[in-house]
Amino acid sequence: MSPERFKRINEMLNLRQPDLTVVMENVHKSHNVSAVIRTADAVGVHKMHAVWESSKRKMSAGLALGSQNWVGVSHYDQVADAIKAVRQQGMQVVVTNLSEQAIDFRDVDYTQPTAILMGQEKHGVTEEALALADHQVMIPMVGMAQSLNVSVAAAVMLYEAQRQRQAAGRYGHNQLDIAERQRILFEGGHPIYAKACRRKGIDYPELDEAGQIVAGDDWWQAMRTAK
Ligand SMILES: C[S@@+](CC[C@H](N)C(=O)[O-])C[C@H]1O[C@@H](n2cnc3c(N)ncnc32)[C@H](O)[C@@H]1O
Repeated sequence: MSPERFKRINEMLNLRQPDLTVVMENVHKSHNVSAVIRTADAVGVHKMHAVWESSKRKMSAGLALGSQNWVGVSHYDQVADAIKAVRQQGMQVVVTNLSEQAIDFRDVDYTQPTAILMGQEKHGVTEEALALADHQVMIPMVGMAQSLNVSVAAAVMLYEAQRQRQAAGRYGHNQLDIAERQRILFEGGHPIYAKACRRKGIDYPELDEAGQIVAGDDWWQAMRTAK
């Protein structure tokens, strides 16, 4: 890893929003899953959740264009388990659903710890998810189509969250703990490279509070020649 790449990854990690996430409930078309991950990465989501119907645990790397290396995805069989996991992190659950009970998606405060739940391409979200949610929101539609593509709806939701969080100064400081930064820096982007380093006995260097490497020229030299 070059110092330039390290700097770039560090800058990305400084903007991560560990208290903003997406739950995909049975979203099963791999190009949609990949597109949601790509947008999530773009707004700084650090980890996501996917509930899968039966055994269809397929994620295509294709459209995500590498974003899947940076956004972790936890997998569940039941939506209740995914919601329990985000609740344990103190998040409100905002379900996207086209219904008369839903409020305008812009009327929710996304600066709060938030999980945005997206439903399946054909059937939408389940009654169970609706019952467990804090808010039911919809993106207004005034054309002839009844709904947006799920990845497009996810992008609209995530960029509203991003807009609110930016205005509230939530992108200005590191929100990840040091151990997590260290893991991502050396394993997330380059799992193969990290393996090579381990094989050659090169340890992860310490990071200071600002996420900067505490290591001398020897360490950088060893890293450069580790491949
Ligand atoms: C193609 S839609 C599902 C349509 C399904 N027939 C229904 O009535 O829910 C797939 C998912 O995208 C999201 N979605 C699409 N358009 C939306 C909108 N206008 N407002 C809120 N969510 C939307 C929801 O998460 C939905 O479950």
